[in-house]
Amino acid sequence: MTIKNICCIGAGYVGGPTMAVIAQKNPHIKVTIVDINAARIAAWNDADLTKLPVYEPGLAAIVGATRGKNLFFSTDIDQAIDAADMIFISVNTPTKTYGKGKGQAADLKYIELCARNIAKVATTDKIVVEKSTLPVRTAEAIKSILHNTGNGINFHILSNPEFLAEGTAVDDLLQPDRVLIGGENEAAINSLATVYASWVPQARILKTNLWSSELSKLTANAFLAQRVSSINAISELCELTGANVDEVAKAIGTDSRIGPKFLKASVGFGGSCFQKDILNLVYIARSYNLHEVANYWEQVIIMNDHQKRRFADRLIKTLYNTVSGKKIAVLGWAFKKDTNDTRESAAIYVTDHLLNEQAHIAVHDPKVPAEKVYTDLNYLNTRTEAENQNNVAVYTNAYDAVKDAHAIAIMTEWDAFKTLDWEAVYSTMQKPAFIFDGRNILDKHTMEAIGFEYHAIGQ
Ligand SMILES: NC(=O)c1ccc[n+]([C@@H]2O[C@H](COP(=O)([O-])OP(=O)(O)OC[C@H]3O[C@@H](n4cnc5c(N)ncnc54)[C@H](O)[C@@H]3O)[C@@H](O)[C@H]2O)c1
Ligand SMILES: O=c1ccn([C@@H]2O[C@H](COP(=O)(O)OP(=O)(O)O[C@H]3O[C@H](CO)[C@@H](O)[C@H](O)[C@H]3O)[C@@H](O)[C@H]2O)c(=O)[nH]1
Repeated sequence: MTIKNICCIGAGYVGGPTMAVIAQKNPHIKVTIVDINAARIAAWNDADLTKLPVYEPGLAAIVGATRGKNLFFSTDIDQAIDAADMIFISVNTPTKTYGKGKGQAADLKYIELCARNIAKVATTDKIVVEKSTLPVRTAEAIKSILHNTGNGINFHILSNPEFLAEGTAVDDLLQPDRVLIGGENEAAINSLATVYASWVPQARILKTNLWSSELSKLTANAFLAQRVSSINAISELCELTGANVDEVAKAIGTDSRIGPKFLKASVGFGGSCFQKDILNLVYIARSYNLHEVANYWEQVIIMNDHQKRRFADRLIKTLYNTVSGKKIAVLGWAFKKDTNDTRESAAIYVTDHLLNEQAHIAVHDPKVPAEKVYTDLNYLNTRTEAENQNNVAVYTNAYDAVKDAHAIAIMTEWDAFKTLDWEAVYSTMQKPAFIFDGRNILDKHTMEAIGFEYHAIGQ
């Protein structure tokens, strides 16, 4: 089937960038992204491209070039579903916060609502594509809902997980290592492959069965997160032995079997995906009674929680065992650089820990607004909203955040932090002036020459 009209349900960090690139590379296809969140759709339609709800380098230019031509953002979900030959489901699949599997299993209610909505309004045959990250065998449930409509419409279900990383989403989409398509119907698989073939070489379009595709997504994230937890585990040993984790990472990464990527020790991984997807993998393994498998992967999360906590503990210990009443500047709130996304950011948990010890926190992030910082802290429910408001200040300027601070905690590796005037920063801080570099972005010798007491991860 030649695809002329695509609908994507879910205008988030995946739906927005992915569909913008598909539209740019397929000018003959009309792409409509729909969402129940009217404010988000309005932001995608904002004439001012700096106000798009997702910040990604290069994204505004692509949206600017395609929006209103063959890329549309709408809240009219039913109309877009019915008009489409191919429907991507790109809604959120968070960890369940209630009932069976609470705290581990993926919450599939949004996925099921989409499937029921498609079943209800479709009047022509559709290819339905799982773009969201889903537990293995979810396609079975979607199939069951769609095939029991009794209205004679044919649905083909494909799994097409997304591997983009935030902050590099546009580059990842333009030059993917691979596009993965899982399915049962060859014609449907080929229709989706043709959409990608507009810019992705055929050799990079992998075709598998549905279940391999679904499971590959969870597995890829588990392997990536495992590398970060592995190097972070070694960072703790480095701190006690005189080894330097960045040197160790370089030394092992030059082994072509290990490879150099994803070996950057840090304050701990964040983001909306790693923790949620590993918890989901753990839950699935347990549900098949594979307890050793579940325990193995769970350790990746345990190690990450430990890394965040020990970063905060090390800061407190170094500041003479108390941060009560002290100003701590938190530089960076996003879970990594070049994104405005803060989901599961290590900064949230480190700040929460320091607030428990009665620190006064001053936050600066180049892309995260003050409201988001407070929302993230309030969501934890550790203390009242008034207490968070009173003990956390958010600054749009890094120099205001660090003024009179006892210590700086670098939480995000924003390039702008590397080029701050560190001599000027030093001159305005309390002495001794401490830096806890949770990203190892600064040079120890330069910082010490200025006068800082500098602590990095794994050094
Ligand atoms: N964020 C990433 O980098 C990334 C990368 C790869 C895969 N994923 C996966 O992609 C999926 C989406 O992630 P995201 O980060 O884009 O989430 P998101 O929360 O940014 O966006 C999801 C959107 O879906 C909308 N939505 C929910 N239910 C809906 C419904 N019934 N009808 C219409 N709209 C609905 C929400 O309002 C929201 O705007 C998740 O499964 C995630 O695991 C995310
Ligand atoms: O060597 C490293 C690499 C990453 N991180 C941290 O790990 C987290 C995740 O980073 P990254 O994977 O780059 O960003 P995500 O946007 O979370 O992307 C991951 O999760 C997505 C959602 O499933 C997948 O699509 C991507 O392939 C996968 O990389 C961030 O806090 C990073 O700072 C490190 O601490 N050290």
